[in-house]
Amino acid sequence: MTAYQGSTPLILDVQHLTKTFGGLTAVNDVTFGVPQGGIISVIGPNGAGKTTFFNLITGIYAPDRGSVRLAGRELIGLRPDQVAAAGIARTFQNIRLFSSMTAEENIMVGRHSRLKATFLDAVLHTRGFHDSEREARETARIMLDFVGLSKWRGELATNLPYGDQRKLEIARALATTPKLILLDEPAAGMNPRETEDLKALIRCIRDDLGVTVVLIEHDMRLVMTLSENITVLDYGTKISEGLPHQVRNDPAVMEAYLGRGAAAGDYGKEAR
Ligand SMILES: Nc1ncnc2c1ncn2[C@@H]1O[C@H](COP(=O)(O)OP(=O)(O)OP(=O)(O)O)[C@@H](O)[C@H]1O
Repeated sequence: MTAYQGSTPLILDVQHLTKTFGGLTAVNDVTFGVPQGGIISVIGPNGAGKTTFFNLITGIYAPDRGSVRLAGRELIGLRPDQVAAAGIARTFQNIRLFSSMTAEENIMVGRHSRLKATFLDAVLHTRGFHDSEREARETARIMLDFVGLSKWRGELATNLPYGDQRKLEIARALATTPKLILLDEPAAGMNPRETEDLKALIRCIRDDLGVTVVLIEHDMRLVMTLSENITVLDYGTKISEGLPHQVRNDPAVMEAYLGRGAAAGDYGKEAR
């Protein structure tokens, strides 16, 4: 059964998620709900456990304890490809494109992961293979258009400007037709103009494609102006959760950031 937050069903329902590495508890008993159609941020100082949290949701790590349900379906125990097939796509903190492939081919790889043609179809060049090839190319065209990268279609991914490479990763993730997309620091390394573009794109992902968005982000200006709800992790534990203005004014959040050198600077400058 799908859980509810207020009157909106939760598309993602995480309960008591815990992961330890040796003596370190990277994620500590975190409960977290994402309403269908929301734009939600997970923030926290460096090393707070944010990426580990995404890795647990997407099946890269197995938790010590806890559950992760997508639209009511338990995901713990599934492999990353099975989690993707269930409807969760993600991007990574460090860009992971195939640099020797074109922008279009990078998206086609994402799409092929959802299509039915088998390895044998590909080797034998069967009708199924040609159909899926055509479908993947068409999806790539639509996705490139959606993220505003049509002009880079035949260009090697490595030749795209940095901000556009990040957008291409998002397009590739969207080509799997997810219910939910997890973006790990999508604005990292972007200039202010690129970040504004990204903000508009994230809104379109939710409004036009109906895909729920969860992002990890250090750019507080982006987080505070884009998110409908924010969860704050510190040393693996959820220390705050709420609307942007509630989180911004939460003494526990300020203390967590002020206790951590560089990240405190980020928060102090941008969050107010
Ligand atoms: N595979 C691993 N083995 C051991 N320790 C790990 C592993 N992955 C993460 N950790 C540790 O878990 C803690 C949380 O790391 P994580 O990368 O999840 O934090 P983060 O909030 O994403 O940080 P940042 O904002 O710097 O990316 C850190 O102390 C990190 O060193």
